[in-house]
Amino acid sequence: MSGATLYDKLWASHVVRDYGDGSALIYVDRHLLHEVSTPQSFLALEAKGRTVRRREANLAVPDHAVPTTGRDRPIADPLARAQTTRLAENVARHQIPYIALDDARQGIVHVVGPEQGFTLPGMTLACGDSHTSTHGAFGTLAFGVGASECGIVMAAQCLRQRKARTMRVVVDGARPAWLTAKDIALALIAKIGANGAAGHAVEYVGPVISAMSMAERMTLCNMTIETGARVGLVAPDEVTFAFLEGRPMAPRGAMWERAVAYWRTLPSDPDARYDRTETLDVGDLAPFVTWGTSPEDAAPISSAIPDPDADPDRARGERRRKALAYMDLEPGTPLDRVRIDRVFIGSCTNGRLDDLRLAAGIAKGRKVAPGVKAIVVPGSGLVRAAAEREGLADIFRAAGFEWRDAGCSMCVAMNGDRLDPGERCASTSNRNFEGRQGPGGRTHLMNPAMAAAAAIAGHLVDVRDLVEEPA
Ligand SMILES: CC(C)[C@H](C(=O)O)[C@@H](O)C(=O)O
Ligand code: SF4
Repeated sequence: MSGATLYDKLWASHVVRDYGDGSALIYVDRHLLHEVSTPQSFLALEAKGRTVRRREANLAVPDHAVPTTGRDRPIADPLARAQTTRLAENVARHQIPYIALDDARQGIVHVVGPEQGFTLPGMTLACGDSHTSTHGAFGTLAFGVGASECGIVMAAQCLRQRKARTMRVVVDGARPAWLTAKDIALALIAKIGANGAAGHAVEYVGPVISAMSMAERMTLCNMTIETGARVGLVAPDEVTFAFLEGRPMAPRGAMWERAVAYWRTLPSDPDARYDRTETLDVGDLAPFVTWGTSPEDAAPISSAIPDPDADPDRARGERRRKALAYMDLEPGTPLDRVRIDRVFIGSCTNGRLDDLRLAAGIAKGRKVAPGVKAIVVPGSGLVRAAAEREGLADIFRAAGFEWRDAGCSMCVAMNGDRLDPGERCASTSNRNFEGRQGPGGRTHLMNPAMAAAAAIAGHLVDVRDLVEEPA
């Protein structure tokens, strides 16, 4: 095959049946399950008298509703308890591999999959969760699906999908210190809009991407869903292989060698044709923060809140006027003057060890501002343990941050960790929708160093004003 993109190759190698109308029956290699989106999937599966076709192709873990404190006690919230118990019962009945709440490996599906080597290049991976795009960082064709589709995947190991158009995002320029993958994602969304890549599979290419760690690539692919695209991809390379080698579920020995040889054939051909190309020069970008209620309402921390009345796009201006009213913010206010009440460091966007290292680097030897409540929620139990081993937990605690157990937590506020109405939060998560972190709560998205800096300053702040040394 020549002229093929990474996406074309992943797609072509999984077509079971082409319907000739732009859609095909696709083989699904891997399926991740969490407690919130799967109860109906199991009901649908069982109602039709179907069974799970390939048990070992599945991996389940509770993450959304689980408490991040008091894990030694039963879950207090009845809905959260019911969902978590239900998942345990469902997977036991169908003998699906399961990481229980008290397992050291428990965490957010999108952190656990890669960590275990369950996510592998060249594969297709589905999960009843929009941020499944995260796994595309490995050159995996990963996409979020609905609850009923999860039932189909379990029964048939296949799913009918529509082939997306391809979009190449070239990221180049000399990356400034403290400019993270999160900032690059927010800058892209601000540029193309929250629906800007709808219908496309995005592939990130260019020198900035090649130089990124797997954690950064995952952050970028995670946020891709906020551009409207369901798929975000980075071609597998030496960084990918080094990350995966030796992971519990990754192939070993001769199988590893064969797998790597195959994975090396996956990158887009030099003459690959994309339906669309966008270029982002990161050379003079500053860290980004959001000020509104869509991830596209993002701007450099050095700027001021834009005036919706001056927006050339009238519909967007109207939406942004409402967003500013919800956020209780005035146009023209410098972003670094916005005071905050809460800080959340975590989520499948920025809850990995590298993220916690960045945040701890800022927290070290400093104190959370009086009146600010800050929590750090590792993306998984293994991230938490590693962070404890290298002293990050002590740094956070000494600075006045709460150190929690792993889960989605205040990213989506389904587990009791939430903002009170009117509270304002600096958050490393991926969505700033109305009420996302609790009814009436106000969310500002940013990178982990920026969130830690906001905790210290008590307001949004350019992390570079707090530190001299490079990241
Ligand atoms: C609850 C779940 C299905 C949801 C998703 O689909 O993404 C959540 O993870 C989110 O981030 O909004
Ligand atoms: S951390 Fe947030 S974005 Fe990620 S899966 Fe959980 S709720 Fe969804």
